[in-house]
Amino acid sequence: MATLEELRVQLDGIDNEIARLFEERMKVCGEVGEYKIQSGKKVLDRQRENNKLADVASKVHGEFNKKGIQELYTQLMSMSRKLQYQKLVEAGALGRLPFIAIESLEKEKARVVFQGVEGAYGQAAMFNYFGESCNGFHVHTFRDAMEAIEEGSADYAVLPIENSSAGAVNEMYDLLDEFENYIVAETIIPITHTLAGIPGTKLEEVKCVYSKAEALMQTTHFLDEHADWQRISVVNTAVAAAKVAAEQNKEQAAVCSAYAAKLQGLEILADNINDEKNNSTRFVIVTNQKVYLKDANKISISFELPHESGSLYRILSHFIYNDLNMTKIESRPIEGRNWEYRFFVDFEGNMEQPAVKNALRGLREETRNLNILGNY
Ligand SMILES: C=C(O[C@@H]1C=C(C(=O)O)C=C[C@H]1O)C(=O)O
Repeated sequence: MATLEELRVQLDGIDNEIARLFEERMKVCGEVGEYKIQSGKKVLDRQRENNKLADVASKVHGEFNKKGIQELYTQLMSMSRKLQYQKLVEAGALGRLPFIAIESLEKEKARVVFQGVEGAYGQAAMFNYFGESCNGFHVHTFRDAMEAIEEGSADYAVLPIENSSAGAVNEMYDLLDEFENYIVAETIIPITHTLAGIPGTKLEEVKCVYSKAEALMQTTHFLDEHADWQRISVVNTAVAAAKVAAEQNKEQAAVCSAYAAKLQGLEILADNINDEKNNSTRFVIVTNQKVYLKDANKISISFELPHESGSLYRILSHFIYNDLNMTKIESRPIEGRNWEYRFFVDFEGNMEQPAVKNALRGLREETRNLNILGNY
């Protein structure tokens, strides 16, 4: 039997040949890329790739090798496409990327909308980003806020996208995809919930708690200690506070911020009741202009994929090969198409960077409905 040393010498010889052939193959792929730039042909030719996979599988023996060589060729062809996208980007054939870089946002003059009522966490986020003297107003729903910027009655909307303990705000993802509005910035604010009731209320008197669904989720441990309380979700924490103040009933309480409680003249019955003591929410600043701040370093995109084995894996390789650090992925069901999903990915980068352009070029061609939601 050959020794390990001898076997490794054999492998080294084989690998030298593979490496040489790899380079040769990539060189030809580069020429294919040049041809495609000239002819305007698409980089991805799925039919040709499927034929290639069938062909290479027919040339090897046994199930294990057939599957193995197909995996290998899937990677090889994906690398070949990346090389071609790179050439396309270098040749300026990028496809649409009509975002305009700007130096700063005009925070003082801007009209800003948030969802909820006075005292909502959205208002705190707005103050945090635009300053307390900003020109802000509120609307009833997230959709109303998206419409306000689409119509131009507001320049920016400040809307929650993710909470550190309850996770994504699903509705916001759907709205970002539906509207032609773009994220230009984000701001994170600490969220500290209190239980508030009309003055003089005792905890034992409470029977029903109102709040936004996410806030009820973020205070589950505290609420579970009072399992007999009915939990009712309303549109916003500050709306919950306003309702309790308006109805003046000691059986009712709201989960809201101390600020909202104070605004409504409520008394704090229990303070800092979040499960997670560092609870915070990330808000995005959305506008209808296709702009990004020059120093932006995060990109959010969405795209759709067919319900096919390996489709997400193949798409994620665009981030890996371009050395882009993906920071988040979410998926949402696509309306009317059971078991198909729209993915939302955040990754680090700026639209000016060649690696970002390469990845976006590849993603645009290989996904459905690629949407660049913003660079911020
Ligand atoms: C090289 C080409 O471009 C892509 C890459 C392929 C490959 O590496 O074999 C095959 C088809 C295309 O998706 C080509 O069109 O031939």
